[in-house]
Amino acid sequence: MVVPYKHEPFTDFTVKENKKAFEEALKLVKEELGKDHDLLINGERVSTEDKIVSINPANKEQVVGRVSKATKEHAERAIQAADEAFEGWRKWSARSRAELLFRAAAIVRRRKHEFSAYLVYEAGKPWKEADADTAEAIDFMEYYARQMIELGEGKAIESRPGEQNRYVYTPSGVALVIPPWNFAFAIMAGTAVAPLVTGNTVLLKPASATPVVAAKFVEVLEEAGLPKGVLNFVPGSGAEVGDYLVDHPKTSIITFTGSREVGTRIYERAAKVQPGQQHLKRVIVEMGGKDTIVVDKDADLELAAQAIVVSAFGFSGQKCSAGSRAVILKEVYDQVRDRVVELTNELTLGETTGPDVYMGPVIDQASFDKIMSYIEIGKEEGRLVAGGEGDDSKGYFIKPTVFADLAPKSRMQQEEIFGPVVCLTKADNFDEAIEIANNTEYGLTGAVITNNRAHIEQAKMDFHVGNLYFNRNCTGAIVGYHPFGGFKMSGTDSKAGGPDYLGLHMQAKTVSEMF
Ligand SMILES: NC(=O)c1ccc[n+]([C@@H]2O[C@H](COP(=O)([O-])OP(=O)(O)OC[C@H]3O[C@@H](n4cnc5c(N)ncnc54)[C@H](O)[C@@H]3O)[C@@H](O)[C@H]2O)c1
Ligand SMILES: N[C@@H](CCC=O)C(=O)O
Repeated sequence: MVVPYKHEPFTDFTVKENKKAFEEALKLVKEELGKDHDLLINGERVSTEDKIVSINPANKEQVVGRVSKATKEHAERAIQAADEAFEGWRKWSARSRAELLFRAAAIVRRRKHEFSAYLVYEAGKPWKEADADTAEAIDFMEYYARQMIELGEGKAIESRPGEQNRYVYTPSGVALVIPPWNFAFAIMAGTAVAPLVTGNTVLLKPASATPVVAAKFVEVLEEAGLPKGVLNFVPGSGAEVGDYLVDHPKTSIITFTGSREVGTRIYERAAKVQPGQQHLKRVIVEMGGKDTIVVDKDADLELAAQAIVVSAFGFSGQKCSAGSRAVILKEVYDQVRDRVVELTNELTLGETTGPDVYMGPVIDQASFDKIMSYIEIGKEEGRLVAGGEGDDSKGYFIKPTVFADLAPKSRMQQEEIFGPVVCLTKADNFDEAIEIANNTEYGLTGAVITNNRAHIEQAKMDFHVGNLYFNRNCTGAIVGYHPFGGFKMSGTDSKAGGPDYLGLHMQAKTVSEMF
């Protein structure tokens, strides 16, 4: 019997013992920083001369780890190994594969703070965000394992006298997993274990900014008993290894999470049938967002301001779900804007090894430069009312920034900035607010703050996003509770952490026998 799924609780760092335990984990991980991490191909460690050097974005001098970098030749060996391992792995029972995930979840749970500490150093996550990232990784394993046990039985269909019919799920083959750096543990682990538990073999190509936490997770899966060749670890350049593996005729599934630019490129390339390819590739692409919080005139305005600030500045706005725009009805606009500015000015910014820092750095120089250039655009298109400054002398720090009075179609209100910047726009009425909320090419998350029941019903029908929230922030989906994925150019709406997700990694087979 498996106990019912419940999400992993978050750590309360106001409890003295928890704070101390986390400080110890930070100390322990600090001693491990700078180590080398190898590729894993067919169960064997492979070290290369050329390395991806992962650094702490809060302290550019601090090397988190040096990770071997795969070439096309390594990628080819890895895909051949995964293809061979598929024959054995696909025959494992659903239950045995699920149990492997339960074991991996238990190992991570025992080393929870250690993994979160890696996220503090490698992704610049504040404690709370790192803890939530690790909890989500555990949740994905626990949730998908249970889902697989259920799906292992197939689904009920009709039979007739003399005819026995079954409807079962079978794995597809080799899956290429390409995660982003922003949920460096949760999304990386979730998108890797979903194809594994469904019986596929995997090539994991982690994001170049956060390969160390991925290398640590690969060790956990080996410890949990994954046979050789079933998971291959091939960090490398997107342009070289990424394209090669996307195009490869033996790739069956591609599961990508990242930018619209790279996601659409992969989607297009994967559609082309290559010489020797005997199947159509299944492609999951989850991309960016330009997510809106709508504030009605009849609403709890303190809640609205809090929701805007939390959604905009959690993990420095580097979430696809980040509330980077707020559309506020004219009657309450000034009041909400002023409170948002007040709350924003109270936020703390700094190195996240300390316990009380709300916001850390952005991930790297390219992000820093991009966000700062958007801040310049914002000064032309709107009115800067908070923040606006950056400092990249030691790490990549940008103050939480608020722009007011943006036109709904301005660049600031249309393009994904992926940093600590929120833009406010005034709407004449609720219909117009929903129209503005829908007017971008994205459709990932959104929230409505209102006490008006009719408006809640209207938004349920008309606000076109994959994850719609009422009277709360628009970030922080929890596995099994808020299946996650977006509409429009936000992606294929795969709904990670939901009941339909594993099905995307399998083929349904009808078996009919006459007696
Ligand atoms: N919708 C979601 O669920 C979701 C979740 C997290 C992040 N995101 C989005 O991800 C973006 C930020 O992440 P990022 O900066 O890591 O995105 P990115 O697109 O730059 O990179 C994502 C991954 O793709 C790889 N890659 C780059 N070029 C490639 C190529 N040619 N072929 C194959 N792989 C290639 C990268 O190495 C990385 O592992 C934001 O747009 C954010 O909104 C979306
Ligand atoms: N699932 C996360 C966002 C993932 C993208 O960055 C959330 O709901 O905040």
